[in-house]
Amino acid sequence: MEKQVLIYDTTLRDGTQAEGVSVSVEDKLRIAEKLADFGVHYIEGGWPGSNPKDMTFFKEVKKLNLKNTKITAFGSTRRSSLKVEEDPQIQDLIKAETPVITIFGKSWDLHVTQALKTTLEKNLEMIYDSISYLKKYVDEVIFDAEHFFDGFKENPDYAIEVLKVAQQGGADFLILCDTNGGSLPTDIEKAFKAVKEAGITAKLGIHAHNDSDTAVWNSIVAVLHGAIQVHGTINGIGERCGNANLCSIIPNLSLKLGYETVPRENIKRLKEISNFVSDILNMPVPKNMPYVGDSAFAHKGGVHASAVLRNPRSYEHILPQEVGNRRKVLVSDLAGKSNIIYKAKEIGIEIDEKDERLTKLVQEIKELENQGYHFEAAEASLELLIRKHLGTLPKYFDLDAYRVLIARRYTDKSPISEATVRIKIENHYEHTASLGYGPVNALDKALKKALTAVYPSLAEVELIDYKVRIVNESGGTAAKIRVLIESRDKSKKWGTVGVSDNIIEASWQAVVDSIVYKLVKDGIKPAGGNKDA
Ligand SMILES: CC(=O)SCCNC(=O)CCNC(=O)[C@H](O)C(C)(C)COP(=O)(O)OP(=O)(O)OC[C@H]1O[C@@H](n2cnc3c(N)ncnc32)[C@H](O)[C@@H]1OP(=O)(O)O
Ligand SMILES: CC(=O)C(=O)O
Repeated sequence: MEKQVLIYDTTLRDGTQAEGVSVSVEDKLRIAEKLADFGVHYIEGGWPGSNPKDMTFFKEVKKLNLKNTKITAFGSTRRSSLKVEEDPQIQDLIKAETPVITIFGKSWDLHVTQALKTTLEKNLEMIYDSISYLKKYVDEVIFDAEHFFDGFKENPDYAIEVLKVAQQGGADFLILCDTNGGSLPTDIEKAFKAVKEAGITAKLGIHAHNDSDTAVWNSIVAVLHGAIQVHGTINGIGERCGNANLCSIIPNLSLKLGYETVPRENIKRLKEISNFVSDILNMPVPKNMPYVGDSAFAHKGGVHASAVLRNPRSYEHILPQEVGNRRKVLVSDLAGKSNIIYKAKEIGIEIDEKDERLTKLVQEIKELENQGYHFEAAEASLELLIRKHLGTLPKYFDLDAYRVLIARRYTDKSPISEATVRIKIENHYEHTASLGYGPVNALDKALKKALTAVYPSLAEVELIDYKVRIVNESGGTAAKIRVLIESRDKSKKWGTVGVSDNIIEASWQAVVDSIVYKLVKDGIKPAGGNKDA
């Protein structure tokens, strides 16, 4: 049977200590429900004495069905000047009515004397009193030995004494914390060995911060040396550089080291969980985040794409679907034929590697990228280009002319943009005009106005993002301008690109690609028959 490691999620407590994170009670409840469904063993919900929001959370979370997941309330040992039963913070922990309470206590002598301004002896009493008192009210008390590894380096006897006292007090778990995140895997190994040699028999765990970029590996080393509870956060968010990232720890332990963490069948939901938390907390997941980042299985170099097509193991440490991610083959000026074959296959077109059109297409892509196009971020434009080369792009309309007027009278609050568009559909011309918030909006509206009578589904297209970049800055005013547009309809988002010396022309190209892509993706037939572009 696989050895079990208990996953203790502190996204809702230490995670919210990350700069830029602000959560409502509702956000916390939604995340708690998701994490429980994912199968973490503990969710640290917050610090009840800290603010009214956390108290409300503990009241509301009781109404949720969190299956086998235990909610824990977090706080500190009693204040040095107060008896444990008189300490309001300790009483708030009890009022949270959770089955588990986690308290942190100082295990670094420097902290005892300088942060708490008390004596080493008194700190031991605070730890013992708090744990033994709280044990009467809850099923489990978890003791976080704050700064354990720093304390162990400077005064190992005292750090170990803290653990002994916590054990005597009745703590169910002793969690060794790398609070400042400065420890390396070798420090973790040394400390865990010493703790065991000192006769500590309580169950151990690890709580690591990522200031040395080693929190994940520190946590795993701890497990290899006897920790059975691992604290961390989704996407590694947390105070300063963050906490140990559960999105790496869980697959490393389960998929690589044979431990049981969350239920095995849920590991394929890892990316979903990562995205969910990221969306709610408004903290984007870095693209290159291992396992769950959008680029974690993205192959850009032609050599990589070619090998991955033959055998994914050649450039992938696991199959992306094992963690709910997906393989991406990017097309850029570093692409070879294999990148295009893969891309074409994704859109349902089989193309032989000896097909001459393929060589021409690769050349054209490299030439266009050299002019400033960037297809990685504009997969819809790339699809249209591939289809055009392979003769599978229908011709929906001909562009005849467009004009944009931007005017501002002295009395106007902001400039007025007006676009006129003339296009040919079948055998007649449509000539439309539209006002817009800006020139691109006006062009987009005028084009849609001209087309929706014939292609009604275009009314569903929304332009949601617009990015402009100068691509050869040394060219001064003659520089090329790249416009990237993101559009969406009810079911999908897509990106298109345009490049020109002129910002309006670059925008126009991206807008037209967006409209044509919508028709292609929906399988719309061109008005008047299926003509190729
Ligand atoms: C390593 C960690 O991440 S620990 C968790 C850190 N998280 C937080 O601090 C977020 C929530 N915190 C809060 O809302 C507030 O800091 C509160 C409500 C807990 C305390 O607020 P205040 O009473 O205003 O104190 P303040 O925050 O200024 O200082 C911290 C106090 O906690 C005391 N303290 C710190 N650690 C401990 C401990 N392990 N045991 C007992 N007391 C402690 C300090 O001595 C200090 O008290 P003092 O000023 O009487 O000496
Ligand atoms: C307890 C905790 O959050 C820490 O030591 O980092």
